[in-house]
Amino acid sequence: MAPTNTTHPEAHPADTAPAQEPAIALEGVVKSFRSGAESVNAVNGVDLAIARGEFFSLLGPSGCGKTTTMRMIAGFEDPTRGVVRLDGRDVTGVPANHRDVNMVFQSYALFPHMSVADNVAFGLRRKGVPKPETARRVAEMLDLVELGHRARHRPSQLSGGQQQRVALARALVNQPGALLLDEPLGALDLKLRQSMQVELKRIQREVGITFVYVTHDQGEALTMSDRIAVMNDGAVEQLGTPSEIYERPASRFVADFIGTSNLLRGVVRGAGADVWTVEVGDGATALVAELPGTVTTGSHLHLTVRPEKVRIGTERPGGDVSRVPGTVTETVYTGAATHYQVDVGGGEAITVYQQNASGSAPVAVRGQKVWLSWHPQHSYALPT
Ligand SMILES: Nc1ncnc2c1ncn2[C@@H]1O[C@H](COP(=O)(O)OP(=O)(O)OP(=O)(O)O)[C@@H](O)[C@H]1O
Repeated sequence: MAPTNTTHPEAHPADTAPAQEPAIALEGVVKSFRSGAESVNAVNGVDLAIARGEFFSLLGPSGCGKTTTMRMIAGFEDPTRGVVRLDGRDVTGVPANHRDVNMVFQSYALFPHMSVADNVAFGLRRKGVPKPETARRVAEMLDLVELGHRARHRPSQLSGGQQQRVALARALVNQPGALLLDEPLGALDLKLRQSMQVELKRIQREVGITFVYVTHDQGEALTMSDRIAVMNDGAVEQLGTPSEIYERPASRFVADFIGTSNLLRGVVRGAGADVWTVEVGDGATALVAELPGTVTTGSHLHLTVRPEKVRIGTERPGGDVSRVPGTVTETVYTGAATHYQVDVGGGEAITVYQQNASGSAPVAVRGQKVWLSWHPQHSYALPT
């Protein structure tokens, strides 16, 4: 008889090892606030599992509940219902100072009378970490944020971006399990913000700590994140990698909130070999590679297609593509690209972004009749 308690010789260690706990998990989390006689759900049933070492963003418009979600992870708010876990441990109700997380805010909150190095050392000194170790860790952190040469300066002698890097060094020096960042770049001008986005991503990669980043800026979230939770009205509307969220928005809200998207009303006319045909605009035919299972001939739906996926030209395009005629109503030169607004009939318009190759003339001018085309796999159906 075969022994019963031996591991199968061909089993891979990953098959038998327990799955790693997420660094942060929210399970059915609800947060209500009283507003006069009413109670408002700022967060309305959020489930999330954030992996260790992940750069995770909570993205959404003002008031969608991102900050409240983050404050519950930090322990500054208690959920009305649901559970918060850090490394698998239920920390619901555990105060902020007993959680292994740190937070960075938009306002740097540095001590103005202390040097940069003393600001970073502050937490370690309070914990009684020996002086030589404190000095070593502070120097390491200042090198990481490329401010080693500013260690003796006061915060007021630094630029906004440098002050934010000191705040980051201070939050990372005690090696928290996770770092929570609430719109930390919001006070910086656009150019600085863009270079800090690259910096933040590099720093996160180097330290390998889980980052949870709150922002209403979709460009920022797309640039830095491993995964993004798009929030709307207290709930997670879509969870995915930046390219999943951008290329395959799951709802009209996400399609609209992330970048620019064309949303066209359409009626399903039938199925071809690999594609469905959908009537859009003024009787034109769009091809869609996949439709939701519930859709049949005659169903009404919305199609989404990104402006940079649409080709514009004056000749009728051939091949298996969506083909929609229209009239140019607006052209906008933006340097790297030209944007066209095209009336396609039926009360619908399509925006097209065309890269400006060197020296190329505009494809069309205002009032010109044009053909728009795109590949079936570049448009998706969304519920009406
Ligand atoms: N302490 C509070 N008391 C009452 N209502 C609150 C409280 N904190 C937040 N809210 C409400 O909860 C909702 C979500 O707020 P939250 O700050 O989480 O949104 P947000 O997505 O972070 O917005 P923003 O980007 O503007 O900070 C809002 O309607 C807000 O007014």
